[in-house]
Amino acid sequence: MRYITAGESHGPQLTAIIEGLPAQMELTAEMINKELKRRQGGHGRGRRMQIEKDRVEISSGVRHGKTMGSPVTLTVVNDDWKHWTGIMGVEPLPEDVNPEDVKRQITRPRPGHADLVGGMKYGHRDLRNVLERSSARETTMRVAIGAVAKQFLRQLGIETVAHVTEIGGIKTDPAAYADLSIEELRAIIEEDAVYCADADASVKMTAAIDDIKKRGDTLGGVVEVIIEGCPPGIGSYVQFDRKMDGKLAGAMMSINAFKGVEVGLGFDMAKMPGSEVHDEISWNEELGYYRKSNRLGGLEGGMTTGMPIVVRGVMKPIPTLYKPLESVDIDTKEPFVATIERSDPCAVPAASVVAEHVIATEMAKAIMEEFRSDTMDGLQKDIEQYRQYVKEF
Ligand SMILES: Cc1cc2nc3c(=O)[nH]c(=O)nc-3n(C[C@H](O)[C@H](O)[C@H](O)COP(=O)(O)O)c2cc1C
Ligand SMILES: C=C(O[C@@H]1CC(C(=O)O)=C[C@@H](OP(=O)(O)O)[C@H]1O)C(=O)O
Repeated sequence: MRYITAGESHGPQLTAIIEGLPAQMELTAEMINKELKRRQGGHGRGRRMQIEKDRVEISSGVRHGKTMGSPVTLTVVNDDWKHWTGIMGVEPLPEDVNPEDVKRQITRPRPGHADLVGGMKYGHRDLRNVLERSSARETTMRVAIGAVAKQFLRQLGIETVAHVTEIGGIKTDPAAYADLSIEELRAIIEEDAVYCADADASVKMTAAIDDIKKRGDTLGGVVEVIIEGCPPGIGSYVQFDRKMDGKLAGAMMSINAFKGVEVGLGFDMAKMPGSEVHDEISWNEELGYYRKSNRLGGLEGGMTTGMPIVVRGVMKPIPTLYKPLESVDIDTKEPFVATIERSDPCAVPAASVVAEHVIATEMAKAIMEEFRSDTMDGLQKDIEQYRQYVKEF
């Protein structure tokens, strides 16, 4: 499977093309829309999300609710586009419009964004040409692709969920959700204001977001993605670029504003002895090989072990602040202090949805690379056979 996204934040629409999906897989726009709606939610988002009502249109690759094996095209219209047609027009400007009025809008790069270096790299003196594509609006399409991937994984008995474990230094207590099934975890998160599974922490996180918003500042946090039901042996130790942990880390770090990744106990491993980190191996007839603990987060030697995969990512606080930071105008070279119209004070809950989807996409892609995946039922049979083989190994 391969995919590509296109589209500017305030352009007419966002597009994704996915190629390599098996035929005969159930897929409807509704399955994708449910996830797009979750990405738009979560306490702490700014005014843009009140304008957009993200809904996908499937315009190729699916017929009567099933994939055909041909490329799937997904589009989401930007409702905000109607306010930006002059500034973001694709056609050359009419002669009576002064290009300086519409094109040279942004000469003041925002610290923490792609603006300055993107401008240098592509030779844009109107930094709008950078920010339109570097915006996290693009994550809409990565959630749409991930929703397709999740649907693929679900049909193989593999489930993915993500939840928020920290915002602005307020952490969840893992005991609050340690015994929950993935379905129970999902049900709690979907009802929670900040997509968090610890009710006490959620109240505190929500208050922290309100407080930071009043102060014109922003907050980051940590999200955790869990994949359950994945068979052992996805990924490989034989070549560096086939390692599954590397691929998942790359996917997590590809999300706007994500600055770190950990697997299982992650950075805490630095302070622990090996005997408290590694997971002993057991076998019984019902489960086959399993681990009594899962401190390595379901990955060993660049391969899935069959235990739940646990990957966390840290999101920095949103860089556009109402309490602005100092920068330099690229035309005058004079320092200035930026003013802004709108921004998200905290997008960690929304980003947890993005994380869930990019990780699911990477896992779906790896499975399609490991098994013959022209038809969904053929793949289902092969995976079932493989699960039996590894159980008895
Ligand atoms: C869901 C989501 C929403 C975001 N919303 C905003 C926002 O409203 N304002 C902003 O300045 N940055 C926002 N960001 C972060 C920027 O897109 C990101 O910091 C910027 O593109 C620079 O990339 P980098 O932080 O990865 O270096 C958001 C990120 C995500 C994942
Ligand atoms: C549009 C989305 O997020 C946007 C991501 C974003 C940024 O700089 O990354 C800036 C804001 O956009 P705008 O400049 O239009 O207010 C966010 O709303 C979205 O998530 O769909």
